[in-house]
Formats: sequence, C-alpha cells, structure tokens
Amino acid sequence: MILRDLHAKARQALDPVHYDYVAGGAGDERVLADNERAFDRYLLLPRVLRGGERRDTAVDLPGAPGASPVLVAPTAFHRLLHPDGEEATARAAAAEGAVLVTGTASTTAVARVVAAARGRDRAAAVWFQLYPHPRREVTHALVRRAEEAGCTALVVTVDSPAFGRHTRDLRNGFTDLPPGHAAENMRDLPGAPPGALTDIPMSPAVSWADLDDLVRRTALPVLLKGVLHPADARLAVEHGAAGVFVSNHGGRQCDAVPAALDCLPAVAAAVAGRVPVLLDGGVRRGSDIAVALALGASAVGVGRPVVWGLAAEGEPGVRRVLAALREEYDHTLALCGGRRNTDLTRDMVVRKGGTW
Ligand SMILES: Cc1cc2nc3c(=O)[nH]c(=O)nc-3n(C[C@H](O)[C@H](O)[C@H](O)COP(=O)(O)O)c2cc1C
Ligand SMILES: CCCCCCC(=O)C(=O)O
Repeated sequence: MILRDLHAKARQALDPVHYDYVAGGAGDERVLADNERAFDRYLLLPRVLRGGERRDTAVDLPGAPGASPVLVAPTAFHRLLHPDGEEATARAAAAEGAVLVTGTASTTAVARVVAAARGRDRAAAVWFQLYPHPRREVTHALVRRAEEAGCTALVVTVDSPAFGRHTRDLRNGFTDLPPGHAAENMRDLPGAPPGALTDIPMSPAVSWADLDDLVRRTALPVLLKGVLHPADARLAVEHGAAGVFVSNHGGRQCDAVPAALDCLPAVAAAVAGRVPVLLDGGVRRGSDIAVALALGASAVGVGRPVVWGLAAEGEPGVRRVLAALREEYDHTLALCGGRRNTDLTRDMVVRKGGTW
C-alpha cells in the first residue's frame, strides 16, 4: 500500500516524460509486466511451531556485512527526479541499513554519494555499478573513482551489450538530459561530454576477458548483474565473480526473456552456494522477498519503488519504501515460522495450482 501510494504521488510530481523513463520498459513491456506477475505464480508453504520472538534478517554480502536483505538496485539520473538526487537516496539507504548500488549513470559524482551515505552511518556500504566501457582505460578510470570514493564492491552490468529500446522514451523523444544534469561519473573522462543519455556507450564486444581484467585490477569484490542463464552463472563464479544478480534490468533490455524470478532457481542451483545470488525485478512486497530467498537468493534489489519514493518525498520517501519492505518481510518470516533468512528453504515454495 505504501509503495502504491508513493508511486501515485511520484506520478503526480514528475514531468510525464521522466515518469515514462522510469516506469517504462523495452518493446511491448511484456517482461516488465511479467517480473511482477511472476511473484503471483509462487506461494509460500509456512512451517509451524518453530519461530522465535525476534528475527535476525541481516545478511553478510561482499563488502557489506550485516546488511538488510533489501538492496537499492542501481537506477540512473536521480537528480532528474528529485533535486536532492542520489545524495538523498544514499542517506536513506544508510539509515535503513541497505546497501546502495550507485551507478555509472549517476547525476551525482560517486565520491559525493559515498560521503552522503557515510555521513549518516560510517559503516554504510555503497557498491558501484559499472557499465564496462568499450575503451578499457575509461573502465579503469571509473573503477579508480569508485575505489577512491570508498565503494566496497563493484557490480558489473552484463545485460546491456546494447542500450535497450525503451518504447516510451522513443515515443517521447527522450534522448538528452535537461540542461544542468549530467552523468557526473563520466566527467572529464575520454569520450563525449556528459549530457546525452548515450554518453555511456555500450558495446556488444565486452567479454569474459574484460571481466578477468577487472578482477585482476581491483581488490574490490566484483559482482555480475544481469545473469539469467545458469551456464553464465557458473562461468561467473569460475571467472572470480563474488556474487551474481539474477536480473533482466527491470524489463528494459530484451523483451523476450523470462521473469527474473523464474530464472532464479536454476541460477541458484548452478552457483551452488559458492557466492551469493541476488535477485531484482518486480519485488514489491515483503512476501516477494521471502519467496526469492526461499528460491535461493541471499538478498533482493528494488529499482522503481525506490525512485518513486525519492520522486514523491525525497529522502523520507526512500526510507519509507525500504522500511516498509523490510518490516513486511520480517512479518512474513514470522508467519512462515522462521527466525533467520536461511530458515526459508526451497520446499517452502510451491507453484500456484501445482503440487510439490
Ligand atoms: C529508471 C531506471 C534506471 C535504471 N538504471 C540502471 C543503471 O544505470 N544500471 C543498471 O545496471 N541497471 C539499471 N536499471 C535496472 C535496475 O537496476 C533493476 O535491475 C531494475 O529496476 C529492477 O526492477 P524493478 O524496477 O522492478 O525493481 C534501471 C532501472 C530503472 C527503472
Ligand atoms: C547509455 C545510457 C546510460 C544510462 C542507462 C540507464 C539504464 O540502465 C536504464 O535502464 O535506463
């Protein structure tokens, strides 16, 4: 309910073109819709008489011990959506104990984002989402910026060998950021000056060799975001990834892929507990978090709900979203007879209408 209210408020507040940029997906938006619908296909099968008065929902993630199981997934251009932008998101995430994955396409430089998070909580973990640049020296410079800022992990987005065709943006002619906004992490790096949505070039030629180069160069844990195929999850671990995000980019890339949730069990089986598996796409309720954790995720990311919270109410709005999800999840865990996240197991999820 809180999330729905904040979404409605954000819609009122935003320029319709910017609203469409956030709300929309690729193609006919089939994957966008299915990410949320997928959660209706799975039901929880609670265990009884084994709970506890209090629950411990903290999770140890790379560079983020004792984190909330709800992460802030990377979303671009927060200052477009609220004047306080990524710094407000960072303060809210830190206050709620949530890992913030700040992005290459941030309208605030990563150093300022980390400073905002740390201002609230010295232990706050900020991860840096990286679009690998076709020119390796640019990728290296971005990684140095993230390291110097104090990010504790890198999240390499691998589902974007090309920019997704966002139908609403094409219809609205949304190609450039308004004056005064830019992808600040790209500032003074070789390539186009920041300002256009395409200032962060994507390349289909980025390969596992680029991941190897990255893992060799940085001491930070490197996670991959945008893995759907179990074979790629296995390769990720073999190439030194410290974690895998099952994600279809919120339905904004290929509009013919399965819902993220439907890909989770096979990826979790392929990874076999060697590194954490995370999931984003369509998470809107605490019970969605419980289903994802039971199916093998260590934590989940939320994208659009955080943006709606930010656009509607700034920092307090983001806090409300993160707190509501965490509290609903804690309540669901109690209803399922759990004391900790690992009490949610595969046998506690059934397909709707099916048997187990
Ligand atoms: C407006 C918007 C901007 C996004 N920007 C990025 C980005 O810069 N990098 C990235 O890896 N993913 C990006 N994503 C994808 C999110 O990280 C995440 O995968 C997706 O939003 C999860 O789905 P949800 O919105 O249903 O929670 C973006 C998503 C949205 C909606
Ligand atoms: C080339 C533009 C970079 C921003 C991409 C943001 C993003 O991932 C999205 O889905 O939108």
